[in-house]
Amino acid sequence: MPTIGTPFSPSATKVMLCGSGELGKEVAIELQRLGVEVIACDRYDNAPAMQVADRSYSLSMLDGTALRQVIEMEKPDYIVPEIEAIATDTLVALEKEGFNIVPTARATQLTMNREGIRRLAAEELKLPTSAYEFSDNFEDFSASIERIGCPCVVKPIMSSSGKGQSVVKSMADVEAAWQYAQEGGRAGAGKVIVEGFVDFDYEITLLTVRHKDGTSYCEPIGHRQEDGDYQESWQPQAMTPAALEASQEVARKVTEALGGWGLFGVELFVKGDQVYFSEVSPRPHDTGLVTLISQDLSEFALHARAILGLPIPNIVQHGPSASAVILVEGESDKPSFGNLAEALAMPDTSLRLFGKPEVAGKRRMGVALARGTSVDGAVDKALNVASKVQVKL
Ligand SMILES: Nc1ncnc2c1ncn2[C@@H]1O[C@H](COP(=O)(O)OP(=O)(O)OP(=O)(O)O)[C@@H](O)[C@H]1O
Ligand SMILES: NCC(=O)N[C@@H]1O[C@H](COP(=O)([O-])[O-])[C@@H](O)[C@H]1O
Ligand SMILES: [Mg+2]
Repeated sequence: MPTIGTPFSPSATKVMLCGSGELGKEVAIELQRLGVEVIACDRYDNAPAMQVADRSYSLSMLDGTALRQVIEMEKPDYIVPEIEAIATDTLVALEKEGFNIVPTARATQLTMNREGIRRLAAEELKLPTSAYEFSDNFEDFSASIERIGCPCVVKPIMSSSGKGQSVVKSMADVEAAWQYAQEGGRAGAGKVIVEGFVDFDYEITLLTVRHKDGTSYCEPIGHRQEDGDYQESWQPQAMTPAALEASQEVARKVTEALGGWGLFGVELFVKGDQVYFSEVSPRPHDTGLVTLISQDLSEFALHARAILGLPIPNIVQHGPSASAVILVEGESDKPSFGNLAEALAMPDTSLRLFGKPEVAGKRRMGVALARGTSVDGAVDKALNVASKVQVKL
């Protein structure tokens, strides 16, 4: 049976977060509610999770030597990756040495790289996906696009939140798409994936938790993306029973193959009753921020419980809910957020301001949350909250 010790004592249960953004901040809070000592790491000082953690370190998560150094020094009971781009070879080695990587080092390695997870899903598990090809030079890239056909979607194999991603509508877009993908990857220039465009009816994130007693699913989350980055999400997304069943089946297979305990965000495209696997995060998902208002146990609480080996007998849904992101554009190292009383005047609304220390370009700085009597009503309400927040750079 798992036990949890006393923070700052020899019995402490220590969790180290690799990546300390808005998602990690909520995970840190949930872990601390259970008496866990939390150590936050990210590439910059004062990252959101660092603001609530017990200790923090600033280092590049891609620097395997530096990462190993802090892990060996802190000896955390659990290492919890919060972003994709991590020195996952180091995590694999540390796991072999006895460290506990959440959910597994292999899961972080396969999902950090679009090639790893796509080949696993499509070629090994035989799950339906879009057509795809990989290329690492412009010539092969153009040939891939010729074969797959337009429209198609181009992404660096290592990126997230739509960075470096573009839709190629005709051969005239090929050069710009290549350039953009080379500049946008989280780990620098390199290989890209060309995906056939899936003309889906809607897309969902199926939050799937692998825990000590089995696998549980949250109600499906629908979302709207712009330039590969989510704008609003809502729960539940209406689905046919057949599409929901197929989605759970895909989610079960892919999470089983990745293994370990924790919460996963399985991204699926749905057309009629047909479900296509897109990608999966072996960690809480940004579109799942809606669960901060829609569920008794948010995706962050579920992750914490699963990691610690605690049971998840049920997940209570509070009814139609939505989230709308607060995206800020400009340059500032001291943004402030005003008109908050107005923003939160409506019942059943809530807000998270992430406290990110800087904006340079476009950055998600907060999220508005709402519950309503219908999903459409909840989305409208969340958008209303977000639009009322006045950002001063
Ligand atoms: N093959 C495709 N066909 C149609 N739309 C696509 C395709 N691939 C991606 N998209 C659209 O772009 C969005 C972002 O794509 P994807 O999830 O692969 O990028 P990402 O950078 O990993 O984003 P995130 O980190 O936010 O999950 C998808 O949610 C979907 O709306
Ligand atoms: N789609 C993945 C995602 O939403 N990840 C979340 O964004 C943070 C990075 O934000 P930043 O780019 O503003 O530093 C990550 O740390 C994580 O919390
Ligand atoms: Mg995605």
